[in-house]
Amino acid sequence: MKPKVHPATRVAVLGAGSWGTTFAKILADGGADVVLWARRPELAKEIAEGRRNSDYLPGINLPVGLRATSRLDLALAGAEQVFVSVPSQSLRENLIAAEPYLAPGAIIVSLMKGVERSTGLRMSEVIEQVLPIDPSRIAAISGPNLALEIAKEQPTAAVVSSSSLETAQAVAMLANTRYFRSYVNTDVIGTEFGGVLKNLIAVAIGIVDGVGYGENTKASIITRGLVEMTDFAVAYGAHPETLAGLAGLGDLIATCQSPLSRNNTAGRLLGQGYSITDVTKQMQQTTEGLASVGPILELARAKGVEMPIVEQVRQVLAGTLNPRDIAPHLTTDSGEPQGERTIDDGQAHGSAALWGSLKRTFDQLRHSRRGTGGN
Ligand SMILES: NC(=O)C1=CN([C@@H]2O[C@H](COP(=O)(O)OP(=O)(O)OC[C@H]3O[C@@H](n4cnc5c(N)ncnc54)[C@H](O)[C@@H]3O)[C@@H](O)[C@H]2O)C=CC1
Ligand SMILES: O=C(CO)COP(=O)(O)O
Repeated sequence: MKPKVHPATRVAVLGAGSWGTTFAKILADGGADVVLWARRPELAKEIAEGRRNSDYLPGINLPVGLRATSRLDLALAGAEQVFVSVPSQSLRENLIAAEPYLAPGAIIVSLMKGVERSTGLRMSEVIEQVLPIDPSRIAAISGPNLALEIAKEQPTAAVVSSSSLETAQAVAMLANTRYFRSYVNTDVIGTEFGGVLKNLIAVAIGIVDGVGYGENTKASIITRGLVEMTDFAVAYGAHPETLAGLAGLGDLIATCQSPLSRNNTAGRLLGQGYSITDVTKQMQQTTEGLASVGPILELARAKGVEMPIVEQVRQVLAGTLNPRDIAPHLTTDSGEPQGERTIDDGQAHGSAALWGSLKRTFDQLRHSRRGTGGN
């Protein structure tokens, strides 16, 4: 008797930039039947016929089974899971265009790391607002995931997060291949904010690099940055463990130390003295951090969270702070030298929460048998 062959799960990836194309490759290599939607017909043709996306992923051969189209209706027809990877500011308009073609019961997965500038909403919140689907069918993926490294099949991991563990697991089953491992959690707030906030710290690190300061400055900004990220995310209901995991600390390390990061690159140019107008012109690809600074500071103010690093990034972007004077880890939000908050012993809420969460993460790792849960 012939062995029973399960048909591959049909999925769609919307957005054929560096991350959308890389994620389509992950899913195809993991065995899914993937259709990648590119806005431009010539790009869809290059991917479908040449198995290349030479502008975004130079030198990468895409899997033979990966299909591509510039027609949303064809990409979405029968797709059980839809992975969205367009610039955050265009998510709303793309969802409106996609809605008529979504299969009933489809799971929608955000691959994006931004907030909507006009509303301050996270990507899963925009999805929930625009589409008539149950929130339990929405997921978000985040982690140390520099696209080009993954396209070269260098191994890494990510977190799939959904308010429904079942949904997160269904997505993680597909987003799994020999070079990409998906963990699951149910902390959507922490997972999404981790991705948004590390971009801002990476801009600060880029500025410091551009100015020519060294490793001590960067290490202290990264460390205080993680506290700032944790303070902010916890104030919005995140679990501190998430910020100590792949979607927080993991992504912070990857983005702050890699020249592949667009946020880091934009910061470096600012540190070298280019204006934000010049930087925006030079950046060929999506640089989410530049759009997130304003809304994140507004959200921080609403909860009374101090974000001295993000505040100084804003000032450099606005041209009101000389990049050489960046020393956000030495000041408070208002620019005053720190008083008791210079004590690095857990006085700050973030430090205490972070320490507790790091300890829990280590405990979890020690006790985890198969390591598929957690963050
Ligand atoms: N590149 C990376 O390493 C990673 C990126 N991400 C996130 O993925 C999201 C997408 O970023 P990338 O793929 O890196 O950007 P990208 O700049 O490489 O590609 C963006 C794609 O969206 C298209 N696009 C631009 N405006 C559009 C619109 N109005 N409607 C539809 N498509 C439009 C562009 O033509 C391009 O194909 C961002 O939120 C980013 O933070 C997340 C993890 C890793
Ligand atoms: O999110 C990323 C890596 O995890 C990509 O970072 P950039 O958007 O800065 O390139």
